[in-house]
Amino acid sequence: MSVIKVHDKAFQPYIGEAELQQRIKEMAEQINTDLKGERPLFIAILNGSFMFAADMFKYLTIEAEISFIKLASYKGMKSTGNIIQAIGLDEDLFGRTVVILEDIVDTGKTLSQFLPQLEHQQPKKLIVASLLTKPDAMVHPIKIDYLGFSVPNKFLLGYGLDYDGLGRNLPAIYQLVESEQ
Ligand SMILES: O=P(O)(O)OC[C@H]1O[C@H](OP(=O)(O)OP(=O)(O)O)[C@H](O)[C@@H]1O
Ligand code: HPA
Repeated sequence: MSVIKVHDKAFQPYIGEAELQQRIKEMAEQINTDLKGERPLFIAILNGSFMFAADMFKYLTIEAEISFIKLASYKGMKSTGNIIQAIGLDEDLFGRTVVILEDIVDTGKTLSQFLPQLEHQQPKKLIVASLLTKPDAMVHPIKIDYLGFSVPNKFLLGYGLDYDGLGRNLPAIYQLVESEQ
């Protein structure tokens, strides 16, 4: 792998395809052990998680369901911040074991707003599986039950993660090359 250019920025190889697949397989094996017999419902948050969700799901050997949702953000009538709304979540979560699949938990803002909405439906368990997290960027602490990689606070690209719409199709993860000024 070598440095690539996307739009105006350069990205260098960071996590290779084989290492990614190996780690996702290990995560799935742990989930196979922990959630056997629970018929969990996996909820993948689009767009970024589509590759991680597909690969993770292929490594699962337990009975499991999967659903894909998109989070839309809109301005509340009175509130100052944005409110997140899930589009495409048709399943009833009451009493279910639910596993959220994220490609990355960065500041934690997305899940800090979304998880309480899911808790409201009273699932039996609400579990978070994320391929990546940036501890130094975390503003809203999120408990990640299954984590692939803890990474530095640098912009990443590939394997579902985009830079201005591009780069999601890369099978490995790249890191922004910060230009010296
Ligand atoms: O922890 P946070 O700082 O909230 O960041 C994490 C979120 O950011 C990315 O989604 P994004 O909003 O970029 O949308 P996308 O998946 O469609 O690219 C990622 O897929 C997470 O959902
Ligand atoms: O590092 C990142 N890269 C791409 N998309 C993202 N969304 C949150 N963090 C990132």
